[in-house]
Amino acid sequence: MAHPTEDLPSHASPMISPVPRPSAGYLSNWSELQEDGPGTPGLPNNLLSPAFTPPATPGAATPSRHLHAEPKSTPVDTSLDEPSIKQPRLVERLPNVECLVRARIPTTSGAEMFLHLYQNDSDNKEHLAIVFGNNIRSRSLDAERPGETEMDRMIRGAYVGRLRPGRTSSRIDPEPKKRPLGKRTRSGSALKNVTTVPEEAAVSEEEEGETEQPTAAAPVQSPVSMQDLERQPRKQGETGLEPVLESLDPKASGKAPLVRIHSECYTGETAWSARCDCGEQLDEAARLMSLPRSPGGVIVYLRQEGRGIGLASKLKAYNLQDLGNDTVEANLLLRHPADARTYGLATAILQDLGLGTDTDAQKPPEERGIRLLTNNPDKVRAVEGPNKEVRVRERVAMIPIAWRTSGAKGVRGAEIEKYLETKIGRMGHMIRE
Ligand SMILES: Nc1nc2c(ncn2[C@@H]2O[C@H](COP(=O)(O)OP(=O)(O)OP(=O)(O)O)[C@@H](O)[C@H]2O)c(=O)[nH]1
Repeated sequence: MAHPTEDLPSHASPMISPVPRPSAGYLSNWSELQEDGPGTPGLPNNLLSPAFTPPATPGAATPSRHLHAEPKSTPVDTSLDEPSIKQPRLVERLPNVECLVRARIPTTSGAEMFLHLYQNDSDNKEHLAIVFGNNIRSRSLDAERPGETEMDRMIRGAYVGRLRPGRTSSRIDPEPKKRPLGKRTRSGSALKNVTTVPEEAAVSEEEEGETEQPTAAAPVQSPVSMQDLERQPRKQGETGLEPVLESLDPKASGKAPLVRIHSECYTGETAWSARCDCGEQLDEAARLMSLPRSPGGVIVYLRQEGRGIGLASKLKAYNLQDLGNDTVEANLLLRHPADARTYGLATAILQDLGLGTDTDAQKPPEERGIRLLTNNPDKVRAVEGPNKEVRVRERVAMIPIAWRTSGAKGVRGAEIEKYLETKIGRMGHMIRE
């Protein structure tokens, strides 16, 4: 049997002179990130002007030739793809997914997100969705479960507004912010708003200059025990959360939500590795989704460690890389595909979060579809699903921070340079707008 390397094209990475390695610069506060132009003292020219010609975004016009400081969207319409274009491996049917639990997580950057944990019928891993913004809801989480109490619903995160001590209803947030009785707001009746506006939104309205009358202190609610709530019957005819899900998020900006499909990378996200840009990409996606005028977004965090080959094989691949192979060759030497990932779970999770084409008709045209943060052309096509269950309307390139900023920010070093070159040169990634 032929040795797997015999079929490999010869490896010809250009010589790269190492640059000073920053001290985990990309872990610094998101807000410190200043976009200060493409000039990056100390970086070799081959990274600033890659010798490779990245392929075009699927279905899009030729990408711009210049690297801008800010990542820009490229319109996408995969129905325009030439039939000759290599298609990614698509799952035959989307897996069934169910969100088991959701919880609010305040983050070290100050932004809040809702972490959603999913189960599915195709593997037994805990895939996640990190949701920014209040308008993106999981249908499977919000659906009624037989026999459950209001406390059950709140504990698994199927509530609107905010939890606070003494809260008894998953559907009605009792005291988001006191409004003068009868005061009408831009979105309708005061009552409707009380049920839906989370604290964060109410504060923003105040900042926008709405006059607010002083109100009496909120009545102190007596603590309700777990047992009280478990005994509390659900009212006849109460269904899900639909009646109170009015969109009032002041962040909504008439744009489609940002989405990042992120594959697990223990080394890059947790163990400070400068071999890849995974940690930086996760941080950057979260930063973009929490910007003040962002319409919100979702990071679907898939448990596909090492491009789907698992951590043990990825570590072997690192040793093969230290022996002179690039990331693709190392995978093949280990008898794995260069990329073993699929994206059906991501498509199904996006559908569950109301970002699929099945809900597009209910949205204004400019908010339909998703804006996908990626450089990977296969991901753009694959996440749309076997029957175009999701529509990628724009791709937003993830330009490495070191390419966009001066100083020590971003992942730097010989390994990351080779990693990025391999992605561009051998995997067709489009690391420019
Ligand atoms: N097999 C292998 N996997 C790696 C290596 N370095 C990082 N990874 C994994 O690669 C995955 C991230 O994929 P990337 O190729 O960096 O990026 P991508 O997700 O395809 O594309 P983007 O959306 O543009 O980030 C994560 O699962 C990492 O664990 C490596 O050297 N070998």
